[in-house]
Amino acid sequence: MLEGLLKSTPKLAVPGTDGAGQRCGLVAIVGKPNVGKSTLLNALVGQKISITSRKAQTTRHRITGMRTEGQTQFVFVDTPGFQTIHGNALNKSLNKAVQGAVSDVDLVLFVVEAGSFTSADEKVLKLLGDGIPVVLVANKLDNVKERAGLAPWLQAMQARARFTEMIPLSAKNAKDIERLLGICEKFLPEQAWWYSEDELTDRSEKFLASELVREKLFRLTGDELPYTSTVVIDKFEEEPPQKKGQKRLLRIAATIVVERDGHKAMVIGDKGERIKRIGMETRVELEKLADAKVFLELWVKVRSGWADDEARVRSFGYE
Ligand SMILES: Nc1nc2c(ncn2[C@@H]2O[C@H](COP(=O)(O)OP(=O)(O)OP(=O)(O)O)[C@@H](O)[C@H]2O)c(=O)[nH]1
Repeated sequence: MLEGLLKSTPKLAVPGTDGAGQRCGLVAIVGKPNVGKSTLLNALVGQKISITSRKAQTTRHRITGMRTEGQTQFVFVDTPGFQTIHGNALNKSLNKAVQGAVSDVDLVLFVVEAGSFTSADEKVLKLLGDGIPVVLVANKLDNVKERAGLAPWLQAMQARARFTEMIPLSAKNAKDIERLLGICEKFLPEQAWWYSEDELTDRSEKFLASELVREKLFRLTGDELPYTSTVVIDKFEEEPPQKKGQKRLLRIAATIVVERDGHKAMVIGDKGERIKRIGMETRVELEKLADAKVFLELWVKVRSGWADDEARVRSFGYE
C-alpha cells in the first residue's frame, strides 16, 4: 500500500554540474507526535513551503523539503507510517514499511522533548534499525527550567541507544538550527546535488496539493482502491492577504479520477463522509505546509480505463 503512494522516479544529477565538492543526502525526521518535528522541518528548510516538484520523489520517501547551503544539499524526507505511530493502524506490515523507509537514508534525526522519554518515544526508537547514524534532537530546550538536570538525562539517553550525537536545542531558535545543519552536513555523502538550488517553485504547491489529496485518498480508502486512481488539479489560484497579518488564500479545485462507479462510491463514502474527510485532512495539512488559508473543492469522476490511454495519462501530468 505504502509503496503505491510513492513515486519511483530515479534521482538525477543536476544537468551541467559535475558535482565536484558537493554533498547531498537524505535526512529523515522522526519522533512521536507533538515533539516539534514540523517546526523543526520548517526551520531547517527555511522556506514556508516544504515540497518540491515531481522529480523530487524517491522510491521510498516523500520529500518534504530541501535546503541547499553552500556546497551541501539537505533533502528532508517523510517516513510514511511514523506519523500514525499512535494510531491503531500501525500493524505489522506498516511497521516493516517504516523500517524500510528509514533504512536507506543517510541520517535520522530522532526528535524528543528535552528531559523526557516516554513509551511512545521508545516505540519510535525501536523502529530505527542499526547502521544508520541517529542524532538525538532534544527539542524544546527553552521549556527546561533546570538545565543542570539535563546532563544525567543525556547520559541515560546515551545508555539507551547509541546515538551518534545528542543535541539539546529549540527548533524555534535560529542559531540552534544553524548548528544542527552544520552537524547534519558531516553525515551527507560527497556526491552531486540531485536538484537545482531553486527547485522550489509555485508549481510545487500545486503538486503538493495533488499529492496530499492522493495520500489521504489511499490512506482513507485502505486497500480497496486501485492505484490507477489519480488526482487532477483543475484550479489553483492564489490570492494575496486582504489585510496585514492575514494569510494568503489558495483556492483549489481537484478531481479524483477513478476507473469504476464502484470506486466512486467508495471514495465518496456513506453520505459523502469519506470525501469530506479526505478534503478536510488535505486542507489542514496543506494550510500548515503552505502557511496559507486553503479553500479546497473535491470532485470524483469515473474515467474508465484511463491508465491504458497514453495521451490521457499525459494530460494528467504523468509523463
Ligand atoms: N517551547 C517550544 N515549543 C516548541 C518547540 N518546537 C515546537 N514547539 C511547539 O510544539 C508543538 C508541536 O509542534 P509540531 O511541530 O506541530 O510537532 P510535530 O512533532 O510535528 O507534531 P505532529 O504533527 O503531531 O507529529 C507546537 O505547539 C510547537 O509550537 C520549541 O523548540 N520550543
